[in-house]
Amino acid sequence: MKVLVMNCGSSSLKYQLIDMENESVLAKGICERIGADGSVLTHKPTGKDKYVVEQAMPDHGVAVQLVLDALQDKEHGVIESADEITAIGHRVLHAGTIYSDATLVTEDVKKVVRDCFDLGPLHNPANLIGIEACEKAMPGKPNVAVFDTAFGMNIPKKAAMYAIPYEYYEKYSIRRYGFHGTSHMFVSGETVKLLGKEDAKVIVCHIGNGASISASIGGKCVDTSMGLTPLEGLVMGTRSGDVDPAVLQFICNHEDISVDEMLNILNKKSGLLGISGVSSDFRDVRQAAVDGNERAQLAMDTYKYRVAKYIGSYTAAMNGVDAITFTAGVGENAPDLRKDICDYLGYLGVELDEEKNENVHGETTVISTPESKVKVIVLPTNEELAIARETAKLV
Ligand SMILES: Nc1ncnc2c1ncn2[C@@H]1O[C@H](COP(=O)(O)OP(=O)(O)O)[C@@H](O)[C@H]1O
Ligand SMILES: CC(=O)OP(=O)(O)O
Ligand SMILES: [Mg+2]
Repeated sequence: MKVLVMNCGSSSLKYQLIDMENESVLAKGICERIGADGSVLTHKPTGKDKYVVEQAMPDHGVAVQLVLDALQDKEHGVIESADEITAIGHRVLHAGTIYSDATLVTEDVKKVVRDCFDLGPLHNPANLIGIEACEKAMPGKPNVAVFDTAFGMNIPKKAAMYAIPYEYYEKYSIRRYGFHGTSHMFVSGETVKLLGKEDAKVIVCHIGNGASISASIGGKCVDTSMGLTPLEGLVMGTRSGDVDPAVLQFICNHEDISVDEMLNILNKKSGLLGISGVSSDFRDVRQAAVDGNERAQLAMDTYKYRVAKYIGSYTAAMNGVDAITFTAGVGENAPDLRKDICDYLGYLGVELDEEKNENVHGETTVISTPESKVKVIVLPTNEELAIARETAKLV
């Protein structure tokens, strides 16, 4: 069975075609800068050369078609026709309380995804376009939605509640949901296996463009940093993370802008980009800081400090921690960030093996010393494999 996984983000589409017989990746790739100038598809067929297509991608529909073309390309492809694909698994951000477990896509599922556009403005529209483009290009094939909320949905109610009038929870299901669930579930599960301790207390730091942190005991989530939407929590590439809600009112009044405009600013113009004024990309901001840009340095400091604070609070939430695992684009690849965060954690008995840490870029490795009271681990996330497994289960 060959499963195609589509992970449609706000401006990108990551994909993998996986042969589920042995979970081998036949091809994977990414379309970047969708909807902007300079769109590019980078296609990596296993055992063949990388294939780069620079072509305008005004929306995710165009990107999906380019991916299907690349997969079937005479020279760079890995299948003769789309008929070889059994099912398509999609990462879907938000379906409120209606859906959180993986489900076959139906008209009703699509309606719920559409109804939740305002809860996932950067992701849900792209997710739906991805699903509809696959339905159109491969009529009759099963599409499966795997929700980013699955892992965080079952946190204890005391962690899920906002302390606002209860009627909003009852009327609108205003609560904390948490996202990046597929990643947190995968990485915390792998961490538990690596530790060989079934009831391990694990903190996973998923630090990519979007960033979030979770606390889990024995692979079961007990708290997670994103909330009703993926805006809460850590400082991210373009998202603010936690802010005092009164900041919104103050800026709206003084700048004469609407709440919608303000939320757009918090989602797309804040975070690393907002503080540094340089870029939303960790590598660019880090370079600017090294070159002496003070705001870039402040952005870096704020970004890492927020992670360290959450680690402290999640250690308290679990009354201890056995392992802290770093994952996603930044977490897997930035030794300097891992070191600076661990520098805050001496009180927990965290001892980093600095030489090991320096040399780890995306391979599963314990980077703490044998004496460290808490294991610090780098473990690459694999949202696509986890989505493919859920998809295979359902078809
Ligand atoms: N080698 C690297 N070193 C440091 N940061 C990196 C590296 N590769 C990617 N990143 C950072 O990872 C982030 C993207 O992470 P990713 O998990 O792909 O995000 P998303 O899935 O949200 O698009 C960017 O900020 C990028 O700068
Ligand atoms: C939920 C979320 O922030 O996802 P991403 O990191 O893909 O933007
Ligand atoms: Mg991601």
